[in-house]
Amino acid sequence: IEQNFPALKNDNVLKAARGEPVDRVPVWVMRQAGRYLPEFQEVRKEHDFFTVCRTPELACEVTMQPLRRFDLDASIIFSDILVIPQAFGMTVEMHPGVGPVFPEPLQTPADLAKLKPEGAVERLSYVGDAITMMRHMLDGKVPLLGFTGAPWTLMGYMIEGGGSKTMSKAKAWLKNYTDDSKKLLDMLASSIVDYLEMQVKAGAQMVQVFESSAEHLSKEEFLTWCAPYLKDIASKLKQRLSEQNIPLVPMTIFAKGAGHSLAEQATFGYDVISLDWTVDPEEARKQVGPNITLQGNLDPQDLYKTPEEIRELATTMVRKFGKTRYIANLGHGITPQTPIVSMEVFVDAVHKAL
Ligand SMILES: Cc1c2[nH]c(c1CCC(=O)O)Cc1[nH]c(c(CCC(=O)O)c1C)Cc1[nH]c(c(CCC(=O)O)c1C)Cc1[nH]c(c(C)c1CCC(=O)O)C2
Repeated sequence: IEQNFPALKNDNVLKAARGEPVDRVPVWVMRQAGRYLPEFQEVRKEHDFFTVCRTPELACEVTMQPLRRFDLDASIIFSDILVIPQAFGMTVEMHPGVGPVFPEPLQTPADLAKLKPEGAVERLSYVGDAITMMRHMLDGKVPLLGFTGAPWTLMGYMIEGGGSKTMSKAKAWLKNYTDDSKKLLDMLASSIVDYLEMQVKAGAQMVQVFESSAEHLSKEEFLTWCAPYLKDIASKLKQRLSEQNIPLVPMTIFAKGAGHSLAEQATFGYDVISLDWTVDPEEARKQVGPNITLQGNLDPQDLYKTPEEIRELATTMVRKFGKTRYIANLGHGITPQTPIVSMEVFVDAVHKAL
């Protein structure tokens, strides 16, 4: 799998993830390729969301868009977490203004038999193709991140049939169909390991696992329904790569709303813990200790404030986290109406804070 990729010029994100000194505090933004960019909207006018994901040229073009505008320290391949349920045979549509819709969500455990995890990673080869193409297109400018959804978050979408304010149906599965819930979470975890392995072989230099729906669970539920699978994913991916003599890549866990379990997350086997904005930087550092990199965590809504306020908030945030083992980011994805100038100010303030 020697791909002869161009040499990396800015490796500050990887250095920060490994705990090595950086030239400057690195910064990237979740959903940095997205609807707040007019050039992204242009592509979306012509092409359906999942067509963009499945067409390497289009996925690479939108991955590149934020890097042309902003002095970012990482790129993240354009795709979505819901490509795994799709690869299992579920239909997923992206409805503008609504979000993802599954016309036929999982209703009872009998529906698990319809899922096709075998061959799923082969059906996701287009993501690998986009990653490999992107590594060449980047010409070593910044590292390329891969990503996946985590088991509980994917289970939630597959059962709710889209976004949910309460996760009432998915939570009812946890309560009423406990063994089948475990079966589904295991099935997802296993495919996630295959999928991340494929992304690393294709050229992903770091990977992030999105457990965005952790916010719906209590601490006890998080430790029961997320923790074992998140641990499994980290240990199995590392084992899988080691066995094949493939260099390990840093792994990031973003468990949104799980600030109640930072000390526990630090034992999951990830190099980086990504924080939402409800967590205080200094408190987070105390909880995770010195050997984990922290990522985050400006409130995406802060990007609707004035440039002066954004600069002040970003500077204070970076100074609280410090220059060691830190990657600046938002506490969740950037939202569609964010002014371009807010991103410019945010990135510049991070780089100038220390
Ligand atoms: C939960 C989740 C999803 N997708 C993702 C998550 C986890 C992160 C998070 O919590 O925000 C992850 C994701 N989705 C997308 C990326 C691309 C890479 C990046 O730039 O960060 C990533 C990393 C593109 C996208 N994924 C989506 C868009 C916008 C849709 C469009 O272009 O029409 C983009 C750019 C759609 C999407 N996809 C999903 C939802 C809930 C939505 C609708 C909400 C929304 O519209 O923001 C599922």
